Amino acid sequence: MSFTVQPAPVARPNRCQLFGPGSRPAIFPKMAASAADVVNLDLEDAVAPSDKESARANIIRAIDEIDWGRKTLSVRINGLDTPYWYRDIVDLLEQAGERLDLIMIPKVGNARDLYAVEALVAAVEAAKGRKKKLGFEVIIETAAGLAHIEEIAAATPRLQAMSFGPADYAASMGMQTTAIGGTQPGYYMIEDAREDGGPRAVHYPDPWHHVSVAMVAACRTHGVLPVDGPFGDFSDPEGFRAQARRSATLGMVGKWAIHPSQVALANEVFTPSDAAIAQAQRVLEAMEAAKKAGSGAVTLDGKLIDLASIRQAEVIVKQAELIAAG
Ligand SMILES: CC(C)(COP(=O)(O)OP(=O)(O)OC[C@H]1O[C@@H](n2cnc3c(N)ncnc32)[C@H](O)[C@@H]1OP(=O)(O)O)[C@@H](O)C(=O)NCCC(=O)NCCSC(=O)C[C@H](O)C(=O)O
Ligand SMILES: [Mg+2]
Repeated sequence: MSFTVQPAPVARPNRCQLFGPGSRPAIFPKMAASAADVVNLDLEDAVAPSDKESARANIIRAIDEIDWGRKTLSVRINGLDTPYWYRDIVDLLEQAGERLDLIMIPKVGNARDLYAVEALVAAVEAAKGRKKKLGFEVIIETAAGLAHIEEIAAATPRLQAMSFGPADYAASMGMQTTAIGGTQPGYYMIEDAREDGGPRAVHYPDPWHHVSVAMVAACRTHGVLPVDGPFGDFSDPEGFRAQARRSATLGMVGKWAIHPSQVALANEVFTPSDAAIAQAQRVLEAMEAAKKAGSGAVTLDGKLIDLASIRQAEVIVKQAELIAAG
């Protein structure tokens, strides 16, 4: 380990973030009643420009009137390149109560973006005498966001979570796709031509791999929760599961749902299974026995385990404990 200890992120479950447009208040109670850990009421891209003001008013009312239970309640504000974002913050903090936990800042490009938002948030909080400090979450969904990902992760102690936004990211990077997440038909590897002239195997690598790993590294370095973003085809549960499993394997803690049918899928993937927990506990027990016997490395099921295996197993056990407590 470095002398700089890796900070722990906020201890709360974040397996699924369910999104809904601020212009559809009829679904807010359904979002509150869902099994998502986080609810994101949207003022940004799911709301038409003509509806921005009414959506803001809907959300302000709903923050106080709806019983959100133990969910983390977040509002996605408009981007800093729009005329809406400052009014989103001012109205939310002046008119809504303290039930609001987070604001999500989209299309963050560098740490200065968060500095500007924090300056405004801190001023309104002080002016209104708000006791609860608002937390932040951001979306990495531009080339600049990826290029400056570490300074963004380190920008402010208010930052609790960082999500990936594949749709805007694809647009910003000039990628040739209109799909939101998932494997892409044009992004494949093909086996060399075979001598027997037979059909060549095709593999579809993960086009989001690099940004996902960059996000996880930046988040883990600075104690921020890394979260996978939307999977647009909500009639493809297997596609969602595959994308979510890749993200979970890389270290992300959860994924967005843009339709209620995706909530159970995200919860399933990001809740450690009983088998995974049992295996992690076996590793810990085997290493405890090894410690007593004065060994640092032993064999379990014909495979090496050592002191690093303890840290790996603890990730799973702690995640399960966090979810059970949440
Ligand atoms: C995608 C939707 C527009 C679909 O809505 P709808 O046509 O109403 O779906 P269904 O008829 O299948 O709905 C079945 C029931 O579920 C309720 N419902 C629908 N959506 C939600 C929801 N989000 N939360 C809770 N409940 C919901 C319906 O009312 C039906 O209920 P009932 O009649 O009682 O059975 C819609 O789901 C939707 O708007 N989803 C969210 C879209 C959104 O927020 N998008 C923004 C995030 S993604 C993004 O921005 C991209 C990202 O930034 C990037 O760059 O990648
Ligand atoms: Mg986006």
